Amino acid sequence: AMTVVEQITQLRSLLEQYNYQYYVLDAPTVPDAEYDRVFHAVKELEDRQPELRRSDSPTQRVGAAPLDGFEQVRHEVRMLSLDNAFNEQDFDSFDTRLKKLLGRDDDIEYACEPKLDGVAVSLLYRNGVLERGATRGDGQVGENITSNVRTIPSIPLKLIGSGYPDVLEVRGEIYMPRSGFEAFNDKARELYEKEFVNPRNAAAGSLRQLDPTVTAKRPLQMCCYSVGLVEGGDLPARHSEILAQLNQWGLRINVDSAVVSGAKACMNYYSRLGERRDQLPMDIDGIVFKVNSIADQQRLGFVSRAPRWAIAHKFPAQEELTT
Ligand SMILES: Cc1ccc2cc(C(N)=O)cc(O)c2n1
Repeated sequence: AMTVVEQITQLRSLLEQYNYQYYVLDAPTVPDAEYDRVFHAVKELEDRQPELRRSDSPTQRVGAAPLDGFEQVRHEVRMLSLDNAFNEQDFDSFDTRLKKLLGRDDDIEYACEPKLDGVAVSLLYRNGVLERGATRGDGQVGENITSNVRTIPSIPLKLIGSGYPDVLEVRGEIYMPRSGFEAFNDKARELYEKEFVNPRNAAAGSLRQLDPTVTAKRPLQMCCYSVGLVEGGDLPARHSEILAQLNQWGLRINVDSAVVSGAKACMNYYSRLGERRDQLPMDIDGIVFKVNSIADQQRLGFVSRAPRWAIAHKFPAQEELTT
């Protein structure tokens, strides 16, 4: 027979797989009732023997005590903002300038993804365990919102698989899917409580809560888009491969991410996503194009605060939906 420790360890890893399939891959393999059964089995064992409880157990997402305030966090690697392109001409000159700087005239390979309209966040994993979550702030100093990010199911409390660096800082966007936003506002209206104006404000407001049990009730998601500090390990040579690797380690990436070569293919991707914009599950305000080769990114470096190797091609501002 299994010892209690073997039993609880097996049940926890089963729960982590269910979490990953449901919240990160959008591909659950068991009905919710099975998930609940295993969750309560782990909870039961931990309640009966509290010394078995671990901070990275799937049952430990919602802390109890509200904070008095948010501590400050200094980002060892600055969190970048993005330069904007507002039309095809801007993008073409971005692409032309890069070719000149890289001394080449063949097509540049770009990693493309929707620019989610949410709140940028930094997640620091040490030996695969989530140690700290922080807002972008001014890029250099942000706020420690670890207790709030822990409540977001698509953010793993510990990485899965193996081969991740000792220290891995993941950057991503926390957002509220439109369906969750509308459901939240319907409820708020019913209870004569404050409604949010848009999903971005709803995500920002939910992360600013000092009480994590409030954040835990908000339908937040996180999609990662790059890495920051990396120590004790190395990552693939292309941005798209880094994202794929992060996905295997348990982090959510955007299903519409793609790799294309040359400015024309980028504009094609931009138009296609633009046509689907209103059908996407979340608000986006443009497309982010990044030079896919990490070596070329390093060659190109940054201009002031924004990287030379990336640009956000914005969509026209949507007239505010009159509710
Ligand atoms: C470098 C950088 C900075 C901010 C970003 C923001 C988003 C976003 N809002 O989805 C996506 C990215 O790939 C980003 N990349």
